[in-house]
Amino acid sequence: MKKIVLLGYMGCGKSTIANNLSQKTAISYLDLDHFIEEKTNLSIKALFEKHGEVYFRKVEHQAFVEVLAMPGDRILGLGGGTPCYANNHVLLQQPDVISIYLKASIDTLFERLSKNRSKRPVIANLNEEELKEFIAKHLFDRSFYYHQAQHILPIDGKSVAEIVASIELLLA
Ligand SMILES: Nc1ncnc2c1ncn2[C@@H]1O[C@H](COP(=O)(O)OP(=O)(O)OP(=O)(O)O)[C@@H](O)[C@H]1O
Ligand SMILES: O=C(O)C1=C[C@@H](O)[C@@H](O)[C@H](O)C1
Ligand SMILES: [Mg+2]
Repeated sequence: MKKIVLLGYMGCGKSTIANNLSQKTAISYLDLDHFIEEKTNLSIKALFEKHGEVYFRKVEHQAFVEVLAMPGDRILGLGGGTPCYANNHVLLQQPDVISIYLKASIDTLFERLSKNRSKRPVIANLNEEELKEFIAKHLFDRSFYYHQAQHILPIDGKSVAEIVASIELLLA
């Protein structure tokens, strides 16, 4: 009953990689943000707007606990902030959890996130200049939690296929 948990900053590729890994391994995939959206019947953006971040983090923690307790093998893509709140990083240490940090540089994240900010409430209101500074600081703040993962996988300059192949090697 293993849970393959992908974590990392917004835009590092959690959803993309989890989806592809799921197709290659035939292990079903669950995206924590989508799970929360279905559970609450609200988009992440609406959840932040209506109830605020503190409420979102509570719901996120409950959802994470619930998903980890589900029977069967599963690939789980976390939200960008999941390991950094409510002691969620401790849950990464459970014996049936294989956790992988998709580690991207500030430049890679900036390039990807500057294109698509509106659905990501944490960065939606920042301009280009503010965004780079924000990512640098935020990544530094979150780094401790991301590094609680069992495996650290640098992803800069790697194709989706290469990253998925590296993860398959880790799982072998
Ligand atoms: N290895 C890769 N090479 C190039 N582009 C990639 C790669 N992986 C993901 N991308 C692109 O980067 C963007 C962000 O990817 P994705 O949405 O999977 O990230 P995420 O970690 O799930 O982000 P979020 O935390 O916001 O949900 C997408 O446009 C995706 O197509
Ligand atoms: O990095 C974050 O704090 C977030 C990332 C997204 O995946 C969502 O979980 C939400 O927008 C918060
Ligand atoms: Mg995602």
